Amino acid sequence: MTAQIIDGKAFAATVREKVAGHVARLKDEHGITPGLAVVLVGEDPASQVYVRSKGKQTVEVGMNSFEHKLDADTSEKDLLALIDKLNNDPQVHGILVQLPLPGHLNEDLVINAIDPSKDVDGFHISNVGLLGTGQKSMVPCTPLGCLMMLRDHHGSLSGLDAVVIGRSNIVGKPMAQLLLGDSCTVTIAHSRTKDLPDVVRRADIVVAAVGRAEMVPGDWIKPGATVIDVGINRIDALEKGEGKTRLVGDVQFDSAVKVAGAITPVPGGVGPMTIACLLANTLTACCRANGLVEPEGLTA
Ligand SMILES: NC(=O)C1=CN([C@@H]2O[C@H](COP(=O)(O)OP(=O)(O)OC[C@H]3O[C@@H](n4cnc5c(N)ncnc54)[C@H](OP(=O)(O)O)[C@@H]3O)[C@@H](O)[C@H]2O)C=CC1
Ligand SMILES: Nc1nc(=O)c2c([nH]1)NC[C@@H]1CN(c3ccc(C(=O)N[C@@H](CCC(=O)O)C(=O)O)cc3)C=[N+]21
Ligand SMILES: [Mg+2]
Repeated sequence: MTAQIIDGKAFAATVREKVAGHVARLKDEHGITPGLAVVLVGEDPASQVYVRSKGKQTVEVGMNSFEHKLDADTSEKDLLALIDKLNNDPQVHGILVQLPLPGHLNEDLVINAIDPSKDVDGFHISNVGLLGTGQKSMVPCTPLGCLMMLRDHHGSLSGLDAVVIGRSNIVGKPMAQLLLGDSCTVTIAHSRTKDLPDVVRRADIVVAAVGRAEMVPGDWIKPGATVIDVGINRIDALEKGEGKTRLVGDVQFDSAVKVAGAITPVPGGVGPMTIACLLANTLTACCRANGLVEPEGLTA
């Protein structure tokens, strides 16, 4: 038996098509074009790749894309001034500040300076609090993308045992909140968890968000379980010759695919869904800002 491959790339394309349809209608009926501002501080090459593909896909769904590239040594004051300007710009409905920030910048301070209604990452403390109390909020893109794939695969998640490996504010914790919201029994594992293999073996749903290449082997997976691999790890591809790298997840795909019921690949799984959900959140923020009914099926 081999697992069903959950095609995040194809799923993301259908999400973007839906978003594009709503964007066209907003323009047509209301003369409104949703706009997304992405702020990148410094020259991190991986971040530049993400920012470029975000900008490209933003334009493809018919939205305005505003890119702000700041020097690595930008002061906190200047960054906060830019955020203030974007907060007050009616053309901007979503603001994303690419993380991590250079060490001299206080990430919490910067994130919490974003107008929560424009916080399309869902990282502002007020959005975190709204999500945690089950109120309408901006939902973090990566966990939202994972939830969409899980709902699509399972229908109902009610009563399933879910294990989230990783407790970061941007993936693990909000993922656990969303699974709890869908009535899973949720365990959050982390670097201090005892007997991690046994904890993972209990799970009907495993979400791996650790950042360690191929850390989860197939023999940790309960037969038939659904595996969502969030990890993006660039490793040397020895078999492909010197100097080349390839992307792998936090799950050892080749062994896990033989045991799992369904699994997301890396690349082509969670990553494309993250960007699609960012566009969906920008659309949602734009509808809310203009007092319009927000589209269904694009948020949690
Ligand atoms: N596909 C996508 O769209 C996205 C992918 N990512 C990727 O997801 C991964 C996780 O990202 P992020 O949440 O930001 O990472 P962080 O580094 O912020 O968090 C990693 C978590 O994994 C835990 N951990 C570390 N080592 C172990 C271990 N040996 N056993 C169990 N738990 C462990 C840490 O535990 P502790 O808290 O105890 O230190 C921590 O909670 C990365 O590969 C990142 O690149 C991230 C965002 C989006
Ligand atoms: N404020 C903020 N919000 C984020 O959402 C955020 C961030 N900062 N910092 C960095 C992480 C990482 N992240 C990814 C998005 C898309 C892919 C993606 O599309 N990946 C492709 C492959 C890309 C490649 O080939 O490099 C895939 O998995 O198929 C990956 C990772 C968002 N992040
Ligand atoms: Mg920092």
